[in-house]
Amino acid sequence: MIRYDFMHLAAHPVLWQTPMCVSIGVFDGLHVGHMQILNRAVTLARENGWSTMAITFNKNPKMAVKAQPYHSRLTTEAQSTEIFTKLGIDHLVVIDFSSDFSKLTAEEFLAFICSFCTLKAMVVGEDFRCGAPVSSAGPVQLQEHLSRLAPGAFLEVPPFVRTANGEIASSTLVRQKLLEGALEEVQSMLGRPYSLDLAPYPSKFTEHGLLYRTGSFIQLLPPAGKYEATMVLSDGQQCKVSMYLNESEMRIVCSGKVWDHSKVRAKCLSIAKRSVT
Ligand SMILES: Cc1cc2nc3c(=O)[nH]c(=O)nc-3n(C[C@H](O)[C@H](O)[C@H](O)COP(=O)(O)O)c2cc1C
Ligand SMILES: Nc1ncnc2c1ncn2[C@@H]1O[C@H](COP(=O)(O)OP(=O)(O)OP(=O)(O)O)[C@@H](O)[C@H]1O
Repeated sequence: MIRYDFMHLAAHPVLWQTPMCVSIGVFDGLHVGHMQILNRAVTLARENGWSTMAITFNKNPKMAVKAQPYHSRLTTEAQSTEIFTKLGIDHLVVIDFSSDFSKLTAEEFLAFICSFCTLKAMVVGEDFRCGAPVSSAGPVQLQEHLSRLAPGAFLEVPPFVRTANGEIASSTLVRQKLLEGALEEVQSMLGRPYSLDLAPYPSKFTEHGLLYRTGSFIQLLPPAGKYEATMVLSDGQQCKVSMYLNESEMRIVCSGKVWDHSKVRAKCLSIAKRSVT
């Protein structure tokens, strides 16, 4: 997968002639709803011999325009890159959602996209919206703009993916469940356990485990408590651990294990569930 900065796309003329199936979104958490959209884009592209492009943002536009309260991210850039690559996305375009960018109308935004590739199809969800508020477009207006800007290109809008309770899976719902400590519900919406990237070295090795400062995490953390988790080391080794979280510290304890300080290089922590204490 090749990664581009939206503002520098003009420097890649090879894309102009590339037939492309495009999907746009924040994709924070990459939950089952996102997977459906992206899998459909990949399938359409493979069936027709096109390439796939996911267009995303360095900051959440809904948070930037204050349509949503600020929250830390669910996925790091490294995690998202790994997942987009595994899904088969060929081109990942990242938009710096600056104040200038936030003034673009939906039509101007789509015209940009059509100018840097040969747009064949677009896949977005039912609640997709883009463009500055006064002129924002959902799927209906998007299709109208497309018929003018890229004649022959079509829009697909797969139906919402819902949870077992019938709720629409969304990054907002994942954040809400995570903040409630409902890690099993989070896992079923993500289709994988919630995973925190760990710095290779903790802030302290103690006889009671590895200590990390909560302030060092860029990802959203669950509430204080004890959790069952799996720690993955950079050499691929996995270890079942207990994770104790309070406001300021996270302690990772692998029972019966004495950590070899010279060898332990942490990679990530997959959190399975909150322990009942
Ligand atoms: C050029 C541009 C593209 C945008 N793309 C997205 C997007 O892909 N996903 C998203 O959640 N918001 C996106 N936004 C932000 C929404 O369009 C924004 O929340 C909008 O104000 C919603 O309009 P509404 O008032 O009709 O809900 C984008 C904004 C702009 C200016
Ligand atoms: N449950 C879902 N089913 C199908 N498509 C979805 C679902 N959730 C999001 N999408 C689509 O995925 C794309 C990316 O959406 P976005 O990242 O804004 O997701 P979101 O989960 O709805 O975020 P938020 O909760 O912050 O509004 C959009 O086209 C959106 O319509």
